[in-house]
Amino acid sequence: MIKPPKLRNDCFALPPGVDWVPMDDALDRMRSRVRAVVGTESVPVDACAGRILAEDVVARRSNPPAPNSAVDGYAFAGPAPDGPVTLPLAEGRAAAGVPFDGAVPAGHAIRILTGAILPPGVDTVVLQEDTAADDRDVALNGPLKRGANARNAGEDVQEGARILSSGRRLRPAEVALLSAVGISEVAVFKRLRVGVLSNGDEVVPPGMVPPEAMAAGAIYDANRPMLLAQIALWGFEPVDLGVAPDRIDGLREKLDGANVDAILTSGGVSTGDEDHVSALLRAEGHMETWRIAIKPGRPLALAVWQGTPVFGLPGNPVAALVCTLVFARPALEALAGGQWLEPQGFDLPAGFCKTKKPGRSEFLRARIGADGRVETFHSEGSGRISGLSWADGLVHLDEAPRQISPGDRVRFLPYRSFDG
Ligand SMILES: Nc1nc2c(c(=O)[nH]1)N[C@H]1C(S)=C(S)[C@@H](COP(=O)(O)OP(=O)(O)OC[C@H]3O[C@@H](n4cnc5c(N)ncnc54)[C@H](O)[C@@H]3O)O[C@H]1N2
Ligand code: MOO
Repeated sequence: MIKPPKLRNDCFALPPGVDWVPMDDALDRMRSRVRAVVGTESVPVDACAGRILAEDVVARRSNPPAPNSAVDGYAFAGPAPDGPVTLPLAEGRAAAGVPFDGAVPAGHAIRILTGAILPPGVDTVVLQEDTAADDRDVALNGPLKRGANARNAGEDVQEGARILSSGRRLRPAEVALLSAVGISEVAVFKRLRVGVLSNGDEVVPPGMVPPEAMAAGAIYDANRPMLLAQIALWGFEPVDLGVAPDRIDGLREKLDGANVDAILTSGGVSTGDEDHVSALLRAEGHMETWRIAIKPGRPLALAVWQGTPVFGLPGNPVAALVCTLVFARPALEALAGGQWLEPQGFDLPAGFCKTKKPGRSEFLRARIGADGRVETFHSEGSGRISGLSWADGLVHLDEAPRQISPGDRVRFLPYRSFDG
């Protein structure tokens, strides 16, 4: 007679004898292996935002290029002593883009506007509002330190200084920096092409069949549109690989024809009879069966298909997104030539209670409530897509057991912290 095991009813219970990889170890292992897999191209600076720099950049010009005034006012040779001072005005003025032609005679002041180069002979500027002036003189009350309201040449960036390093994601701030120091073109990594594939005979592309005509058991594909959108938001090139049927040869065909730099597939990685993704990757795709101690998302398959990294994500949409954020996100950035990304989290007071079991990392759909506390979605069900949308991020609980009460501090990772 066959003898059943003791009921545990917890698919996250750690089977005895199985070697579970803690989440951080899995990330460290991945980090040590992934390298840039894309070539480079040159792009104009006004089109480089969102791209990843493929070279170190050196300033071609200082910022500011010359000493200049930070305010509208009058420039003179500082300092000004304590008390009233009256200075004769030199003829003419210095304006941004129209420098004063000549030197300011000793003991004189000159009218100057914000951004104007400080003419030879002056180094200090008094704010217009702090002066009284007529055609001949300007009067002010000291003291004013030498150099007040003036900006030194190169005080921000020196010509020849390395301003940005290869691997840097370029944001609007970097566009300004590059522009200011005379860079008009930069070498960037070509966009990483990321293929997204769904698996399962039950999965129907949205828009193909109206709800009233859907077969019993059929579901709309939520993962592929979600992951394609996420890939695009991260600045990679999304490639729609469609839906693979529950047949090994159908899946093989999809993978063979993908022509991408990395693949995200969802579904078919657990241990069920139809879980042909892990079966195929194990047989032909150098799969590493990483049993990562994480909830949701334990069945994560990491493989290499003919040289292309494949992230075999769980089918449940919540687990698919969590695994994408936690594992695929940093790896994709590194494959794309960027730096390994670690999400910036915040320790905030909990607005919920939870008993957390030891031995696995957990991610809960969460958002910050009006009282500044972190609330979690009412269900941890991994198919509850509405909770992904309800949330603004995830609470991360590490492997340690915890008894969380309202007010205890928990780690909140906004979705945006995965953007890099
Ligand atoms: N006996 C066990 N069963 C399961 C275990 C386990 O440990 N023992 N783990 C569960 C967990 S956790 C997960 S996650 C899933 C992972 O399974 P698969 O990756 O093989 O995914 P599927 O079985 O194909 O699908 C799971 C679920 O997700 C739905 N799904 C799949 N693809 C999509 C899609 N593109 N869009 C929307 N929804 C999708 C699918 O219909 C299923 O409901 O295994 C558990 N089982
Ligand atoms: O890992 Mo499963 O996705 O929790 O539901």
